[in-house]
Amino acid sequence: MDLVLIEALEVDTVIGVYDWERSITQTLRLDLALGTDIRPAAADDDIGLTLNYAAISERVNAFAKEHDVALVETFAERLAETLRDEFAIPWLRLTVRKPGAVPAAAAVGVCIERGQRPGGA
Ligand SMILES: Nc1nc2c(c(=O)[nH]1)N=C([C@H](O)[C@@H](O)CO)CN2
Repeated sequence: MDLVLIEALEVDTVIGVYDWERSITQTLRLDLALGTDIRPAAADDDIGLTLNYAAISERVNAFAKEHDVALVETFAERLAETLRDEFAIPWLRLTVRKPGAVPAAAAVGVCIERGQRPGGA
């Protein structure tokens, strides 16, 4: 399986479990690894035959603006479902980091993998 990558994508959203977090936007930093077979796109040099990382990044940004949840877990799960549905992504790994949430840590967050890896494994 090949991967299309989007790394350290920063998006602004309303997120958090505490009252003071409900009235501000915070920045999340996302890493996405999107499973696909890049050979058809490479053979024809055709953007229409692969996962367009620019289009997917725009969709992630729009998703963040549209949603308002408490947990990074919820954000990750709903975003993964949306992307897999809209872009027909068979498998993905999504890491959502919330920098600054724990001052002593560089970032905290979650990492999920969803779907079936093409070709097994
Ligand atoms: N597992 C999680 N733990 C915590 C979360 C979360 O989304 N998932 N969120 C918070 C607060 O919103 C925190 O980020 C505010 O600084 C605490 N723990």
